[in-house]
Amino acid sequence: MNRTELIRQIKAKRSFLCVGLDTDITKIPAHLHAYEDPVFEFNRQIIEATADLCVAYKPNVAFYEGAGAAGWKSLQKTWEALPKDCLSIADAKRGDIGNTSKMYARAFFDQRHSGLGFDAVTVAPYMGSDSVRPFLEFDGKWVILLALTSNAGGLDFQTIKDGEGTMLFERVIQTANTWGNADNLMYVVGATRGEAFATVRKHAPHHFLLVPGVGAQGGSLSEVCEYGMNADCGLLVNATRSIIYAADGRDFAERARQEALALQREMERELLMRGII
Ligand SMILES: O=c1ccn([C@@H]2O[C@H](COP(=O)(O)O)[C@@H](O)[C@H]2O)c(=O)[nH]1
Repeated sequence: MNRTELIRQIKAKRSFLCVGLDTDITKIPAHLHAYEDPVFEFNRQIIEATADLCVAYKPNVAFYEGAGAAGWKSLQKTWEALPKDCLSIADAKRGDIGNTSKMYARAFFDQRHSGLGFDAVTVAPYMGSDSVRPFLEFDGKWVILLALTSNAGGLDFQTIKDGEGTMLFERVIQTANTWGNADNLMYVVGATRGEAFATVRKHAPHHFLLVPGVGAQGGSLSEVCEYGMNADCGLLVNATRSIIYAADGRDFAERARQEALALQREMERELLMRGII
């Protein structure tokens, strides 16, 4: 899905919600264990219940890799079940020397080789340009580069200042802007970082930002919008546990829908307030 189409979907659905699919077999409702692939069945019902309310889905690959070959199969079936009007994001946080990154990119982007054809993959910037460029070489795909993450440890390195007073995450954005552009590169900025969005926007006024950290991690959606929204919206705000684990009974999908709906309504208000819709 390209940038124009993503913006069109945001305006049509009045939402910039990304639903995380971090499906932990120990947390899914007991009755789903009767299915051949309980993880996939859980995802299928979550997707069916939320597809009109969100513009992206983000399975975190760790939750599938942990189950070995069966987990990869669940991930593949989940990717196949994602609606075509939603951006599909593999949250894999990859990045290695060039020839290895090329294989990682193939694994998530190239359906002919791997059976997976995600629109976007999260990538770690630590190993630099040759570790990121192989992902950018895939036409029509997105790299979502970690910039300022939502976790407490994100402050261990990412906000260290160099001699000019520039923080590491700013350098990441400045440098990565020379590798890709707003049509193939997004940045991860945690919702827990509030006013840091103003700094991010100084360096990346037009790029989309993937924003995890609302819901279970306590980030503020209104703060993210105040400092981070641009004229095209420019935000994909992810919520995972607060949506998919809203309930653990037979009504889990309906309760997930209610949580997603509450976020979508808040997003609609933000889009209206800023004249984007
Ligand atoms: O800075 C980051 C980068 C990635 N994540 C991932 O997003 C989701 C958040 O899940 P919640 O349940 O909504 O907290 C999860 O997959 C993380 O690995 C992040 O949280 N922060």
